[in-house]
Amino acid sequence: MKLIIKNLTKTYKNGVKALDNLDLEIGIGMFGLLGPNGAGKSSLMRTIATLQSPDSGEIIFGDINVLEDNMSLRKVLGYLPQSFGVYPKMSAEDLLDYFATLKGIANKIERKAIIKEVLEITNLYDVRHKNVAGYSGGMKQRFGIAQLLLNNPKLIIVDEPTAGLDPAERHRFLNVLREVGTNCTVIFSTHIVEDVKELCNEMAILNGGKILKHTTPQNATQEIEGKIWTKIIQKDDLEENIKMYNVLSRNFNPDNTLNIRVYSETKPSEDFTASKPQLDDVYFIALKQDEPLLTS
Ligand SMILES: Nc1ncnc2c1ncn2[C@@H]1O[C@H](COP(=O)(O)OP(=O)(O)OP(=O)(O)O)[C@@H](O)[C@H]1O
Repeated sequence: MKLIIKNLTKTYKNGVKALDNLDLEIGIGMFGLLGPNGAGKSSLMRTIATLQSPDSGEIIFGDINVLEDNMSLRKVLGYLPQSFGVYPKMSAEDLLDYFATLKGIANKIERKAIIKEVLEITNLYDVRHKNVAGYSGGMKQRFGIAQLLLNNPKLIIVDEPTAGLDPAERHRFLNVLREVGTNCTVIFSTHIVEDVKELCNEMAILNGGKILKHTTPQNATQEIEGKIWTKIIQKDDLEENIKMYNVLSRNFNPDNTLNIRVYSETKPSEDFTASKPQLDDVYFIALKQDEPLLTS
């Protein structure tokens, strides 16, 4: 099922335009929504999840007109917000049983079967008797996925789920999402470029409430093949290099020099060497190209 978003605009009461005439089409699979803080990712996700209304625009999911028929969308939606709140002192199994009852699964045997299934998918079966309140951050996030899977959703929205997770937990969480995303639409927001690279077959870069780029991680890096250059510079020369070249990013070396990455159609000067494009480069190019628009 396809999610089609047309001309979506959202202005908050304080005058901030969080979504600005946004158009986007998303198919089955893992879709990564990448953008800096304040780009509008949560606003877009909350609007698709029918938790807030836009000023104008249209959202269609399959044959559901989302803004006119919130309830139909909610039946096929699984949503994991940025912060899921405080969990009661209940075991994962009991809490899932409670959520499943709320979601209308009245038959006890049916509930038991689906709870077992979601606990297995999220790798929480062995810890099903433990209190969710005592789970680690990563386990809580996986529990968040377990609860949203209870109604077999066709559209899954997860808002910055890896923020604050340690590398091992993040890896486990991404594996769970990967499994879940094989036969439904999963929209996943993050400001961690690596998450998108590892996980998503499609991606969009969002900033200022607009989609700057809609692509695949592979195409995005291929497009800039041969256009990324690096050079080691002294720290004091950074300003000058920024004036002369299109500097995308810089990294400190242990000897206090800097490695700069530059975007240029041709070799900027003899002391640069060609570098394999990274998804980070794509992200920084998109944001940089958007800068004049934001400041004008
Ligand atoms: N309820 C609200 N009232 C007023 N302004 C809001 C509200 N929610 C978000 N904003 C503003 O709208 C803009 C977009 O915010 P949003 O939370 O959608 O971005 P985001 O990309 O999810 O950022 P983050 O990664 O920081 O969560 C920001 O300028 C934010 O301050």
